Amino acid sequence: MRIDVVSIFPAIFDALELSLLGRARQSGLLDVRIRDLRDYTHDRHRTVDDTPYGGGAGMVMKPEPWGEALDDVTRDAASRPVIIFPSPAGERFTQATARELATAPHLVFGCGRYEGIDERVFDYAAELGDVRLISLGDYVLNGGEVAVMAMVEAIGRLIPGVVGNPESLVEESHEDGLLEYPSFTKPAVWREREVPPVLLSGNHGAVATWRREQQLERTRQRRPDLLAD
Ligand SMILES: N#Cc1c(-c2ccc3ccn(Cc4ccccn4)c3c2)n[nH]c1N
Repeated sequence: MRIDVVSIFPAIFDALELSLLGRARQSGLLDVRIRDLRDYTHDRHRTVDDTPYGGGAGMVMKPEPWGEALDDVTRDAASRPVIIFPSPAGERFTQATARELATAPHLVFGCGRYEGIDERVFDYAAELGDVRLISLGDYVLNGGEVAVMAMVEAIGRLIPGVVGNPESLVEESHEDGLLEYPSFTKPAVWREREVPPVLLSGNHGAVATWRREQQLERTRQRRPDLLAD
């Protein structure tokens, strides 16, 4: 998979050189390219924002640099990319979204800042790829970069070969629509707190039943909305 990211804070994505995703990049499983939106400006101050038409507080990101940046990252695309703009006004990012996007050969992420990007950019981007406005959750961030970091990690770890043991992806929260069961490791007693005896019993059937019960109880308590359907 190829991933292009356009941002005015490219250094934020240095973290993608580390850990799992860093190894996936080195092995060629992921081709991640980060671009500075200011490289697509032509004035002395490398301006990317301006005042909003119609008035209002804050600034809006100018369309011209975005048009040139999107042209550049899609110019040599081997296939029609999915172009994702994080947005508080977007569809909710879920594990199902991550699974869907993990099958795309090419993702482009456009990180907005200020009060957002000129709306005409999304319309133009639709000429270059399949546009998706996606929200990380119902709270307001200062820009799209943190959301892209989360999305790239959630998507990247689902790509075959990125995570060492693919079985570890199966029993995770949200994979089966429920929250994950509690985990324990040695020592068997820690600060007078014991590991649930069933986990030490060697009875795999009883362990599986206990874990499923824990998943259901946790989901009922913490995320009843996941059981609503
Ligand atoms: N994904 C996601 C997001 C964002 C997000 C994403 C992109 C931008 C670009 C600018 N801002 C600041 C801003 C503040 C106020 C109104 C509009 N925009 C962003 C915020 N906030 N919360 C999420 N779950």
